[in-house]
Amino acid sequence: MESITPRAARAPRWVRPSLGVFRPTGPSLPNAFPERSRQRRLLLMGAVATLPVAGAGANSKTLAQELGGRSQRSRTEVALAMLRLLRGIDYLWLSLGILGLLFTSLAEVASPPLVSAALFAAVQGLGRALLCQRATAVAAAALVGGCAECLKNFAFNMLRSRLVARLRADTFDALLGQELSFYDEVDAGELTSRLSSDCMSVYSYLSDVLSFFLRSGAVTIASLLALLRLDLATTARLAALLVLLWVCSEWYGRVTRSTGRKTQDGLAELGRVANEALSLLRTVRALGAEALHCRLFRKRNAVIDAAQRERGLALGLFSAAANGTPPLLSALALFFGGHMVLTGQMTGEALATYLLYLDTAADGALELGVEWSSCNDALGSAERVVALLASAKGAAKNRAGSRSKGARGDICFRHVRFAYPSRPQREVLTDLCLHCPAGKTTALVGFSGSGKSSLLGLLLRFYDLEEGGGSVTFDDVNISEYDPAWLRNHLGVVGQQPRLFRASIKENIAWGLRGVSEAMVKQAAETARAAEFIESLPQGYDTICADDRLLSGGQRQRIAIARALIRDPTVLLLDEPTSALDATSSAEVSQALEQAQWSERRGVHRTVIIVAHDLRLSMVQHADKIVVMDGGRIVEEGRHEELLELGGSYTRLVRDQRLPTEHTPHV
Ligand SMILES: Nc1ncnc2c1ncn2[C@@H]1O[C@H](COP(=O)(O)OP(=O)(O)OP(=O)(O)O)[C@@H](O)[C@H]1O
Repeated sequence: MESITPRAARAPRWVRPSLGVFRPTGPSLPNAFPERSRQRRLLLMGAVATLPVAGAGANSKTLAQELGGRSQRSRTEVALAMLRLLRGIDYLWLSLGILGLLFTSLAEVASPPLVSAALFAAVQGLGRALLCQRATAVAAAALVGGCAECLKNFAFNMLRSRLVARLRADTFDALLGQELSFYDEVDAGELTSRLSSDCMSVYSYLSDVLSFFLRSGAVTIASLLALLRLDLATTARLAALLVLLWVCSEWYGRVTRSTGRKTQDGLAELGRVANEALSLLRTVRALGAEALHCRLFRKRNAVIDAAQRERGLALGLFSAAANGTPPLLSALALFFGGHMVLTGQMTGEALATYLLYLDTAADGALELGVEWSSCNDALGSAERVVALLASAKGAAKNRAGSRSKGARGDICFRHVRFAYPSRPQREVLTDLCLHCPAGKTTALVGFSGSGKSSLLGLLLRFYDLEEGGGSVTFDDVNISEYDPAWLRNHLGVVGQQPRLFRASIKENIAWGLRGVSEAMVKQAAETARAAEFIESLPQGYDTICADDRLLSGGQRQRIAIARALIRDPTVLLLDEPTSALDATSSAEVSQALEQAQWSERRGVHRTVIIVAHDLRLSMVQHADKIVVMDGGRIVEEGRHEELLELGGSYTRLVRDQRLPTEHTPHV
């Protein structure tokens, strides 16, 4: 957004006060141009220096690939995809903007001959009437240009803001709709910050292309044509310098953006290092690691410093070219043109017009170079946003599926082989077969990393199995045939460390559901054994869960159980629900879970799958089936007593927890 301010502040050249210093005497003529151009060039440099950085750095290249931009889109495709974002009234704003652009450019191109004609009417004493007439023509051009500029800026601004607001909303929808495997490959924090800067960059792209790039392009081409028409030979001689100016500004645009990206990445890293050190200050101090963190901070700081020095050097060189070349162009034009005036091959008025056009062309070349790289970067950003929107559409297609009327909750894993998409070479489940009968409790126990939670992830369709990777069925139907939302509605999940949303307890329990009555919330809280402590809070169910310290781990866990139960799920998935709790909280949660196995509303026992490390849990010991996993396989299966008799892995796990192997006391 910063880019808009300085550029929008640029008045059309014919109303800029610098024109006022234009003096009709020959020798002082060129002096007027550097002054005017300097202002413009300084604005241009300022604009570049404050441009929002497009997220197209080294990091974001990987992001582009991760975003499914693997299928590289051409720039035209991206531009067309952006155009397809237009809806209804957007076309009106676009048409008005283009109309404004057309008249702005026309007025700008018409200005030089009008100004010189007025000037020479005065210099050559052609009479007051003619002078007034020509001066009025200059004023009329300025007026038309001003009105057109106003129309253009207003219309494009309306278009931009509508488009970018829609883009942001669509991008957020797309992020929420992505497959979970997508987030295994990208850092969600980095992704969201990159995408918001990408959306900003698309905004800047639209602003640059619509407002400046097209105008600079049109005006530069028109000025060059006018120059060629005025004097072909001189223009041909000066063309090389104009091209050089364009190359310089393009190079400067590149350097500014690349150093801007380095600075932005460096600042993000700096923030991460500082944040980590300060949020873990107790640990840092206890480990005496302050010096290490200072070193890490300084290292990141040095990267930003180097980028800023590079930018400073580039700015120095560019300002030399930007300020030196146009006066040089004018001097050369005066040399050649002046000679022609002296030899009668050109009129003084034509020379003045020529110099004015030359200035316009030089400014345009400068501006075009900078805008060119800006547009390229912004197109890169737009490409990532477009890729994300397209990949979300693909993910949405995969989510279509059937819904069944009733559900029993019979679950079967058949010859499941699974590797996470981010680590395809490492199989975490190997030819695994498991039946979790409806209405029964199955406990998954085993060594860390043996794949227990991965089984739950597959059932929840956080990940889908590849062809030939076996199948997971729910009531004898492959889960890939169900609508995932319907399936998940039948699966109540309680995790290890539940996160509550920044909302009231009541809202947290009913999160994601519509038309939930207060009575239903209270009923769920009661079954989850949470009602008592919630009612003892000063604000009861209206207490805002803003601070994790407000509620103990056990209390948060019971709210999470209520959140699962309010949906009256057919299946209850418990992933180490007590592992983060102390003994007292664990006992409370354990009792709540015992109660949660029974569905009051339907009068049936739910199917329960519990992943547990704590083998003392009565839910595990009383489970209808205990499944012991190791290295992605099932190594033992049976009831508690049967497995103890076997004296294998389960007995070792029980021993490791120093539990009695017979008549284990229930928690
Ligand atoms: N999102 C993921 N991407 C890549 N690998 C993963 C992912 N989640 C888990 N893994 C790997 O899969 C393997 C099985 O993990 P899983 O969490 O299923 O085991 P677990 O038996 O539940 O372990 P624990 O009891 O320690 O929670 C581990 O090696 C783990 O590193």
